[in-house]
Amino acid sequence: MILEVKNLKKVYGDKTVVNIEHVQIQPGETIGLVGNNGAGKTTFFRMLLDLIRPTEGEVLSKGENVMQSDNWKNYTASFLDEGFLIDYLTPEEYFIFIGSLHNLSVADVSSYLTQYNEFFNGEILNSGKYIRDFSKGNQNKVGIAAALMQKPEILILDEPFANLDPTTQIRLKKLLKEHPGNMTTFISSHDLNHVTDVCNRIILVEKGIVIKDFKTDENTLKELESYFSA
Ligand SMILES: Nc1ncnc2c1ncn2[C@@H]1O[C@H](COP(=O)(O)OP(=O)(O)OP(=O)(O)O)[C@@H](O)[C@H]1O
Repeated sequence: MILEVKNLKKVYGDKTVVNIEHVQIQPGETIGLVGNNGAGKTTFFRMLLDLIRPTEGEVLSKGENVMQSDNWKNYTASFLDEGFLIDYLTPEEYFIFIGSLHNLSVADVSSYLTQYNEFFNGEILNSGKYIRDFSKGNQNKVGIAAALMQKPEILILDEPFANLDPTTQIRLKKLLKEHPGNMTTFISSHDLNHVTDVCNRIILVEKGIVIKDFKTDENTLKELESYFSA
């Protein structure tokens, strides 16, 4: 087991926005987190990454509480929103900076980035622009590629398909499906099609509570569509 969530709660005022009793994640699982607006997906991810403090409970990464250990930061990469980027850098400068935190040389980063030519679609590299001047979709591409560059054991992406054009969405699915088998991936998405295509396990949350947690099969998309059409 690589991740374990125990009795995790986040309460704002009189509202419990996350209330997850027990979830165990095995290495290599690709988990799709689905749920309507306000279901608590982002809040859950923020607690996985020790960005906000749970009101109760704990997140254990390889058995260690993420609030009490820094080890998980060596093997966990994430992109939740543009707040993870550095606006005044060019994408190249940002990739080099993130690479330097993971002992990648400038040459390592450059050779890594050549794999992403298709995903970047000619819009990211060598533009001379700062990250702040890119569209939201292109900023997302920078953040996602920087997270993947770390070759993490755990990857956490919040709505990675949002703001991407259809071609890039398909290219991102390919990248996520091609990932090394030992990577554990968490993706939140409102796109039921993409999430069932990429993920082998779906966790459906509503008002912070896990309503369903199941392995994907050929019926999953239909089941989710019927759940959400109710
Ligand atoms: N700092 C905060 N203070 C008060 N309430 C908050 C705070 N952050 C989130 N919430 C509330 O917690 C609930 C869950 O929000 P969250 O962003 O986690 O949902 P989500 O599932 O990611 O939604 P979406 O699909 O719209 O991104 C919402 O009702 C939100 O208004």
